[in-house]
Amino acid sequence: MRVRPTVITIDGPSGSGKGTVAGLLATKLGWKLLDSGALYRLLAFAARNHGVDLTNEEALKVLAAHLDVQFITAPSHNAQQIILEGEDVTDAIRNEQVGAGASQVAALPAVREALLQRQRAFLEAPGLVADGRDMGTVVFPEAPLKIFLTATAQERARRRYLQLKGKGHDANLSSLLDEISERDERDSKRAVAPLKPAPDAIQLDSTELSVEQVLEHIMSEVARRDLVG
Ligand SMILES: Nc1ncnc2c1ncn2[C@@H]1O[C@H](COP(=O)(O)OP(=O)(O)OP(=O)(O)O)[C@@H](O)[C@H]1O
Ligand SMILES: Nc1ccn([C@H]2C[C@H](O)[C@@H](COP(=O)(O)O)O2)c(=O)n1
Repeated sequence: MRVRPTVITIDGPSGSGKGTVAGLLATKLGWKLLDSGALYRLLAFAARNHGVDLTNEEALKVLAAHLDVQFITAPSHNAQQIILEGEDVTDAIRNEQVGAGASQVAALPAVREALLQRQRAFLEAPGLVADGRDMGTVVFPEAPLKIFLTATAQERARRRYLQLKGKGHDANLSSLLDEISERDERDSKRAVAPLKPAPDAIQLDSTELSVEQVLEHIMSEVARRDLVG
């Protein structure tokens, strides 16, 4: 008997904790992980490498369709290694400059269309945890559990600041707040697949919650819906 794979979607704005929680949840359940934001980041990064302008929709569509990328997940580890055209770009795509470029290319309809099937192809048994902006609204509208994770912009900037400082990078809290607010605005105001909760999503404000508390909350929904055998 073939087991139909299931999917849990985690959408929300930058710095709300989607990636952290999605990785931990996928590891806990033994499911596959889709970090959809990484695909948009990779496209912006590849565009820069290939001299493609971030407003050239036609060229970006072709680049998106042919992105040579591998996601490598070490067993029992929730972090992924990302290889683009044979080069390890795991850390290189994580800065706010690439994030802003990703947000820019993500507003182009032809780019989103070119990446849609690639994202859906991540779905495999027993299940997938998918994080992004439109996982619950566009990519996996049939998902039986959809989370929309938020936190105040101030708290998200604070988390990003601590994350950057922790990695030994320079960071400025008020610039980070500006960058995050600008990205929120662009991601939620675009015409196609904007950042918004699906009508059937559970909205979870993590401002006052730890990562463990967010994870516990989601696991209680997983159990309530009987999503794991
Ligand atoms: N509930 C939480 N409490 C405190 N810190 C958190 C919480 N959730 C996540 N963090 C921390 O905040 C930082 C940003 O989290 P993460 O990268 O998971 O956010 P994100 O929503 O995936 O952001 P992006 O969309 O930009 O990739 C990380 O350092 C993470 O450890
Ligand atoms: N499903 C998605 C995922 C990401 N994006 C865009 C918008 C974000 O600002 C950018 C980077 O995402 P992050 O890695 O910070 O999660 O990519 C999107 O439009 N749809």
